[in-house]
Amino acid sequence: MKTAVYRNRKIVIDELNREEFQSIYIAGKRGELSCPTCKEKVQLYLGILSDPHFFHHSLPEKRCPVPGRLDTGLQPQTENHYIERNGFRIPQGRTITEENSAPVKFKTAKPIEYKVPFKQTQTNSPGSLPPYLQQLSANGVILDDSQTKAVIDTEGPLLVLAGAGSGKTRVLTCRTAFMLEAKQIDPRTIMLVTFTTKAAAEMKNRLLSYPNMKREKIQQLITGTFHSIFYRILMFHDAASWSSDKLLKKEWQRDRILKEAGKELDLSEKEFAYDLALQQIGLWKNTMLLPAEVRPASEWEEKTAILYKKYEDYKNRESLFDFDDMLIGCYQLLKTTPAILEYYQDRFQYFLIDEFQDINKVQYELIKLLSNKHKNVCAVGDDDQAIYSFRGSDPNFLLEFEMDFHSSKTVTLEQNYRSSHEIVSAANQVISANKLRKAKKMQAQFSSVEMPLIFFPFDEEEEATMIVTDISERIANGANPADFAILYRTNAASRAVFERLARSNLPFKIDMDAEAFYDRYIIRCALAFLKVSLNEEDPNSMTEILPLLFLKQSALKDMKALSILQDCSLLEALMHLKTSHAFQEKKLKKAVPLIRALKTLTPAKAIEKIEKEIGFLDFLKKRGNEANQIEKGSDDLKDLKVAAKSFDTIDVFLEHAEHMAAMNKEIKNLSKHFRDAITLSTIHRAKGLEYKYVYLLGAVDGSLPHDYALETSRNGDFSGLEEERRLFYVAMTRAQEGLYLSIPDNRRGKKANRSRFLAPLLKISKKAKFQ
Ligand SMILES: Nc1ncnc2c1ncn2[C@@H]1O[C@H](COP(=O)(O)OP(=O)(O)OP(=O)(O)O)[C@@H](O)[C@H]1O
Repeated sequence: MKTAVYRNRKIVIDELNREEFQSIYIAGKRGELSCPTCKEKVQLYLGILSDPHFFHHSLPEKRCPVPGRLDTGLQPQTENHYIERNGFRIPQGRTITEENSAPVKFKTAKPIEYKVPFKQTQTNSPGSLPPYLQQLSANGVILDDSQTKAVIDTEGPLLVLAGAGSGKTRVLTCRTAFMLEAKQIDPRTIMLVTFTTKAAAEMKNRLLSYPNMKREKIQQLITGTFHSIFYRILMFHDAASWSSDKLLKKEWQRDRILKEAGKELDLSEKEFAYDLALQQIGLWKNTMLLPAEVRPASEWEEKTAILYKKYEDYKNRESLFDFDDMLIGCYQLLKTTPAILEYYQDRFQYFLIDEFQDINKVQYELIKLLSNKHKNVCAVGDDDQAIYSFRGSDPNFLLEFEMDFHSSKTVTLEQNYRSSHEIVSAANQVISANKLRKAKKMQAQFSSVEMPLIFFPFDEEEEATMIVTDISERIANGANPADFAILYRTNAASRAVFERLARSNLPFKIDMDAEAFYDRYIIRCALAFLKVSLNEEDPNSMTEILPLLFLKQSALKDMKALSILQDCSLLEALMHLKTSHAFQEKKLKKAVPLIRALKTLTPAKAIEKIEKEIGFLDFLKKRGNEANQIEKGSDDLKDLKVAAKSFDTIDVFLEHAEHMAAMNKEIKNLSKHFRDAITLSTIHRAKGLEYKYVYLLGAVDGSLPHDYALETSRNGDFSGLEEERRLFYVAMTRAQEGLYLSIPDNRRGKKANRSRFLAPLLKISKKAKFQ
């Protein structure tokens, strides 16, 4: 049904402006839409699989005949909407430019066609298996030929180049079991390194389920992350220096040291991106660059390098250490104490390393050092899934494995057991555009009736609505909420979808350490302006905005005194504040009426005013190094404007923000108890995981690839773009049966261009018939 009645007017979907869909959808949810024929309440369907239409609530769904215009007794929307101005007929409530262009049509979701037809491949030949693998196979742990090779070839260096979903975990666990059972290797000589502690625990659990695996033996294996294993070594040799109370566990602890050091350089907290500096220092440390060895490439790096030196000096003075020091410390211990090195070279005879593509220099050097005697290193990784270069990881260690580990063999795992042929073909198409990679083509084991789809929401709000509609429908039809993952490039991008899910009754979980959107520093500051506008005596919000007015926190005390002396509000006290700059005083005098007037505006307009007229953007620019930030403050403001668009008044918007920040905390607490819940996650966090249905948000340039990679590619450095493409690939290959890529027409309030990574897929789809 294409027609409904809204506020006594007939509305026809095809005549609506594209950006009105979301508000009509919300009106339907509020019960404000009705059927022109039977007058019952209707809602707007805004999903992925069908085009928008109005529907009745009744089950089975009622289908009313659409009345002619006169039958309803109502005026159609178009005739109601024009007014006469200067002799022109102008649409009421809309701008001329909007109406001059024909209403943008809703674009139906497009299937991604594939070039190569599905062919079932013969994967295993059980007859020729060693007895223990036959036993495993009889227990349902089947290995294909390449996996078998990777399992039984236990001596010498081996690189297992494993495509996505090719069973890396299965190979690693079977290889360990094979070494223990078939080769009777002492578990204490085997080191199994995983990317996360959780992965190590899962592997041990899986091992326990294999035939003849004894708990005592498994417990003797040296398993864990690089950090946990090498920390144990340090503790064994020098427990006093490395005791855990000296560890800088939390980011805020390191942040505080850096900020203290920054004071000596007069680097204001508000003008210098300390979070990035901390990341950069970690990167230098992981690439084994000591402060004296750093060659800064920019003014910002120069300052960061000075902070690096001060940070290290402070730690040494106070006998503290951070996580990166564990690896560097262990390397130094082994390098400088030949007896200890020899002891461990004899002790560790077999190395199994998962996620080898994300290894960094210090980790690599440690493994080279320790394995130098026995040389039994099995490195398992996928260069196409290297996504941590910002932390110092370097896929070249995988690509150049053969050079460092002479006479090494390589086994390539290309069978993909996770995803349908349709998804695998699309992912192959995308990743093959990367130049720096080992060529491999994944082959799927099954074909699905569902084609991967590209869909085209108007903006982030509609994107969230369409996805949540789709998930709700599938859950209503029997799917488990745990089957679904919604993936995004940066945490900030999850705002709309979080809000939509929070208002639904669907269970969902999000990363524990992802800061709630409304708790982000920049967002809090922007909202503080709105709060001060409503309440001129609000000291907490005033505290938040002082730095944005380039005032120190001590100004608040003066303002409080001034407000008593001058008998004025705290806000108005700004007008009487004496600073050492006449120019600044003039600016403050101007700011007061501007802030005061915000309350008369819609939230979206008010934020625009804060941004442009009150100087928020200037502040952000001064904050430093914006171009390199993964999550830029100015982007936060744009996101906030999109969120604000759905609200008419500031108080309702502020209430919503407060509610959502509280919900965020609640969901995080509840998540621990949810077993069956929809996953909201960054792509980075979804690495190694799999879901039946995956939705990827914002497949547009600027989001994926991220702006920073586009920026560096303009200067001729394409490594960032290649890493972004790998992220895209990781996201696609998490899906088993359904993959839905979203290309919003608008992002952060501006027209968006579809992600350049989609080009090979759209070329194929052009030939396909649209559904
Ligand atoms: N030989 C096999 N036959 C059938 N299923 C298999 C086989 N090997 C692995 N699988 C299944 O394939 C899926 C993917 O395996 P796994 O998660 O180990 O892949 P992966 O290589 O670690 O993936 P990624 O690198 O993309 O995270 C799992 O569900 C696993 O049980």
